[in-house]
Amino acid sequence: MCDCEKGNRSMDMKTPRNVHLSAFYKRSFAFHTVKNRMPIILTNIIDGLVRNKANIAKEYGIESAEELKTVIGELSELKYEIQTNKPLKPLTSTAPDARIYNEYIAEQATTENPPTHFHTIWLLTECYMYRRIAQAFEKSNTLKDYDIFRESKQESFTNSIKLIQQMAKYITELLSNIQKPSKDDFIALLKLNLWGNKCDLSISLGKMTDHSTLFDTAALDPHILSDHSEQIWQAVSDTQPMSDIVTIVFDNVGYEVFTDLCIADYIISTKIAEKVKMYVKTIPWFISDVMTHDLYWMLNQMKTTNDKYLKPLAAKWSNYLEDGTWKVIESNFWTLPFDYTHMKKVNPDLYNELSESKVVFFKGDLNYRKLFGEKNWHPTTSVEEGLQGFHPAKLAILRTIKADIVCGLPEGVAEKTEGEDPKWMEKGDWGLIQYCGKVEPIN
Ligand SMILES: O=P(O)(O)OC[C@@]1(O)O[C@H](CO)[C@@H](O)[C@@H]1O
Ligand SMILES: [Mn+2]
Repeated sequence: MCDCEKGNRSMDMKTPRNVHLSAFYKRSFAFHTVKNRMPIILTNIIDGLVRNKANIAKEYGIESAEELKTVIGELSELKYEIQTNKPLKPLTSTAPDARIYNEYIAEQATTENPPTHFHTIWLLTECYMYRRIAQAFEKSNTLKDYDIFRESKQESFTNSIKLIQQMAKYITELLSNIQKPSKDDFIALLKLNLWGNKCDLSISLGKMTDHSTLFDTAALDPHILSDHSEQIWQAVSDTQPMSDIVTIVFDNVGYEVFTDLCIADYIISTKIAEKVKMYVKTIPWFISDVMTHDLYWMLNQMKTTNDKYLKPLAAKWSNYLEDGTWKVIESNFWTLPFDYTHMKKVNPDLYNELSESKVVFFKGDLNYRKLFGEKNWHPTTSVEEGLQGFHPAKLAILRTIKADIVCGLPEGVAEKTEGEDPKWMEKGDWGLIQYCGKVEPIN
């Protein structure tokens, strides 16, 4: 009987959350994810490959058919290992990040037991699953570059096209004849950007969901549980810039990344900064996370529509990318299983790169879990304390709550929200716009 079933809330804040010990007085979302959600995601992937095998053979050549069978076998094996709580098998990939995963997995072993899917850190087993999925394709010859989530990510864009067209009209009109940035405009964009994070295929297990209401942010304001928008505005509009760069660590494709590019355009057009750096993933990740090819696919879609707002935006944004005003940067750090207290040691260059920014925007729930160490904080723990020394630059954190970890809430807000919505930490219906102004470069 694991703790989460004994009905006690073991508020262990020192160590990252073990799935089976995850500290909520009800079955934790971590436990539900490993027990139910992850196997469903794998089943959906396998079913999709079986359904698409003819198209895949057409696109990748008839010899890919044999390799596809091997991939399906590997994914079925992974699903079996998760469902039967087997130890996390070392990655066999020769890619540099595989060694880092394997060393970290080995570090989790106790004298009696190796880490298993239910008896290890939730963040580790969930990241590991996506890295194993990538490995299954990476090992093949013909399917090495196959993006298992490509169709879902493209559908996420087409499924949100009405919202995207609304946003395109809004940003075009906002930026026409604009001189300087305004607090109200910027905060309105922050809120539009926050709610864009509800568009997340991992939480919906790959299903397309209706997000038509996301544009009406005024109606959603009561669902923002912590709002540091003013402080973020102060930080970005600071005219004594330590730097002329703003960084965005992306999360999901579709409407979310479209709102990211709208904020990035506002930042450039109003001269808040001269450059925007955008970090993307290097492998297919949590179903909807942005990779470089997803960004360029979206720009191409925008160019080929007849929408009078999307077309010119696509031209302007492509120019930003070509002339270096916007820089898309790939780093495999974002697809490692580490929370961000590990960055200084594991990738000091990345930590230093982030510290070159005036402000770094972190988007989404997985980034939130990594920022706050995948730990069971008391919800009123301050953002600064929860970051545990991760202060490469001023941080702006925008996240709809989809996992049971939260910091920086005013007294009583967690209890009140729990009373209103027992699933407030699982569905992305409640949001946070949080800020930390402390800056601590690597000494
Ligand atoms: O980072 P995102 O896209 O906002 O959310 C990632 C997510 O869907 O995956 C995990 C649960 O499987 C949670 O962190 C969250 O629900
Ligand atoms: Mn995501």
